[in-house]
Amino acid sequence: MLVLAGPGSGKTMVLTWRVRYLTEVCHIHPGEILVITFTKAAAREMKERYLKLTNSSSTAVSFGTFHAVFFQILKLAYGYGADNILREEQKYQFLREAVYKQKLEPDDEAELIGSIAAEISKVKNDRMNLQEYKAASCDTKSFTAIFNEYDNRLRRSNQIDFDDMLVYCYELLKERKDILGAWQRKFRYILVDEFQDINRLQYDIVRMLAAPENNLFIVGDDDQSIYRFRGAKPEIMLHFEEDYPKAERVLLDMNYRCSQPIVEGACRVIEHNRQRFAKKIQAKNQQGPPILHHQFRDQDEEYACVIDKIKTYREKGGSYRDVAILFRTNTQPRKLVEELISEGIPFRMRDTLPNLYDHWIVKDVFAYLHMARDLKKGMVKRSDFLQVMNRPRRYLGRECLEDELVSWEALLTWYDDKPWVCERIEKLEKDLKMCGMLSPTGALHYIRNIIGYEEYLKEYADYKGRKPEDLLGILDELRELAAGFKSLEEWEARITAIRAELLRQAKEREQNTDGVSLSTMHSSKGLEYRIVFLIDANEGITPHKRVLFEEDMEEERRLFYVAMTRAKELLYVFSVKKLYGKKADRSRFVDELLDE
Ligand SMILES: Nc1ncnc2c1ncn2[C@@H]1O[C@H](COP(=O)(O)OP(=O)(O)OP(=O)(O)O)[C@@H](O)[C@H]1O
Repeated sequence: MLVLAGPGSGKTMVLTWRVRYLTEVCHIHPGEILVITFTKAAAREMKERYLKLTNSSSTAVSFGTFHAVFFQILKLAYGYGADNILREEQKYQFLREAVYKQKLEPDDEAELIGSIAAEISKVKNDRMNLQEYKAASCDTKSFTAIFNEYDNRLRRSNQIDFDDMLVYCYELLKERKDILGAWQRKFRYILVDEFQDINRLQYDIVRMLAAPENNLFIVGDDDQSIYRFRGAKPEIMLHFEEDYPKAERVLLDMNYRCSQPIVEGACRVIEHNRQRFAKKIQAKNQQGPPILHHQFRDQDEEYACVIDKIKTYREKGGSYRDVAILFRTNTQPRKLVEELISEGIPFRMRDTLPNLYDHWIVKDVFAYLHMARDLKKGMVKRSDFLQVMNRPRRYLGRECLEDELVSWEALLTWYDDKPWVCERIEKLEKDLKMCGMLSPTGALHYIRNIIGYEEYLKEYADYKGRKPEDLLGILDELRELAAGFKSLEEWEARITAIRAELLRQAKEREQNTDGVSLSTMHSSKGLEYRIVFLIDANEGITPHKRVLFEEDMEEERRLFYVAMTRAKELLYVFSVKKLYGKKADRSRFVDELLDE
C-alpha cells in the first residue's frame, strides 16, 4: 500500500495505528513486523508512540533505521560487532591521510575531505563502476587513488562504513538465497516511513526482503523529498505503483498543522513542480492571518524587523521556542546571529555555523590587517607576511625571511639583483601604511582593490576551475560584518565575544532552555513552530545559485515548500533588494506564492 501524505497530515500516527491494526485486528505476530525509518530519533519516537497507543511497555515489533536493520542482518551472517563499524572521526582520519598521500594541497582541507567523503558514498550507494567514474571534488586519478586507499584501509582493519552496510547487505542477500529466505520469513510485514527519501540500494534491499508476499506499506510525501544531493531518489516513490501494480493508494490530504492561508500559499508554490503526484491538500484550521511577504532594502533592515517582531511577541507573553528563523544555507545567518546576540535574544542553532573567520580568504585579509597595524610599530610578523606575500604574486620566496619579524631593508637587500621584486616590496610597504590609517571597511576596500587581492582571487578561481563569485562572496560578506567598526581592535574584540557566546550557546543547547530556533530549511524537516520567518527569499539563495537542471530546481522548490509548511499560525516570507552590496531579485518562489 502506498500512503501518499501531505505535510502535517500525521504520518507517524498512521504508521503506529497501522501496526496496531496488524497486531490487534489481523492478529499478526508482532515479531513479523518491521518498521523502517531514516533516523534513530524517528525510530525511537515511533516505538514510544506505538507503546503508548497499545498501553504496553515492550513489544516484539522491530523499529529501526535502514542501517540498524541491515547491520543486524550482517551481524548474524558474518558475526560483526560494534567494533567493525568505522567511526566518523576514524573515517575522516583515514581520508585525511589518503589525501595527504596525493599531495593535493587544498586551501580548505575540511571542505575537500567532506566532498570526497560524499562522493565515495555516492559511488558506493549507486553501485557505480569506479573505473568509469569521473570525480568532481578533485582530479579523477587522485580520487580513484584516495578511494582505493580508504577502502583497503577498511579491509585491513576489518571495518565497514555506513555505505558498506548497504552494499554488503545487498550482496549477501543476492548471493545467499537461504539467508534471504530466512529474513523474508522473519519480516513478513514491512512498513517504511519517509519513503520519498529512499535511495536505490535501500529500495533494492527492501524489495528483496518483502518478496514474495510483498506486504509493503510505505508512507511518504513526494513533495517533501529534499535529499537528492545525498542519493535520495524521489522517482522511486513516483514509480512505486509500476513496480507493484496491485498496490493500493491512499491519500492523506488533511493538514492538521498549518492554517488555511499557509496551506494554500504552499500549494501554489509546489504546484509548479512537474515531477509529482498531483494532490489537493486541505487545512483543518480554516482560520489564520495571510502569509506576510515584505521586501526590505537590505539584510540590516530585514533582520531589524525579524528582531522587532520576536521582541513584540515575547512582550505579549509568547515563548521564544514558538519561533523559528529558517534559511537556505548554514552560512547565511552569520550577521543575524551577531544581531541576536547584541539584542540578548536567546536562540538555538540546529546546524553548526561555519565560522567565517576560519576561512582561508578571511585569514589572508586579516594577515594584511595585522601587518598594517604592526607596521606602525615596526613589528610585522613573519607568519602574517608568509601568509600573503604572493597573494597577489610578488615573486617572493620563503627563504627571504629568516627572523620572526620582517625587516624591510633586509628584504630589499636580499632581492637587490631583482628590481621588479623590490618594486613590489616597496609598494606593499606603502600600501600597508595606507591601510593602517583606514577604518576596517576602508582597509578591506584597499586590500581588495588597490593591493590587488580581488584580482588574485579571480586568477586563483580561474586556475582552480571555480566560480570567482563564490570566492569574492566571502569578501562581500566580510565587508558587511566589518561595517560600523571604527578600529581593528574593536572589531576583533567583537569577534572574540561572539566566538565565546556561540560556544556558550552550544553548551546550553544540550540543556533545554528557551530560545528561538535557527535552522536550515533541510534541518527544519519534521518540525513545527507557531511562527516562522523565511529569510532572504531571493534568487541565488532560494533557489540556490548552483541550480543547473530542472530536477535541481524542483528540489529547491520542495525545500521551500517544506520550510513554509513548518508554520502553524504565522508565516513571514522576507526578501531583500540588496544582498552584500549588490542588487538582488526576489525569489521566483515568492512570485509563485503571491500569484493568486
Ligand atoms: N488526526 C489528527 N487530528 C488532530 N491533529 C493531528 C492529527 N494528526 C496529526 N495531528 C497534529 O498535526 C501536526 C502534524 O502532525 P505530524 O507532525 O505527525 O505530521 P507529519 O505528517 O509528520 O508532517 P510533516 O511531514 O510535515 O513533518 C501535529 O501537531 C500533530 O499533533
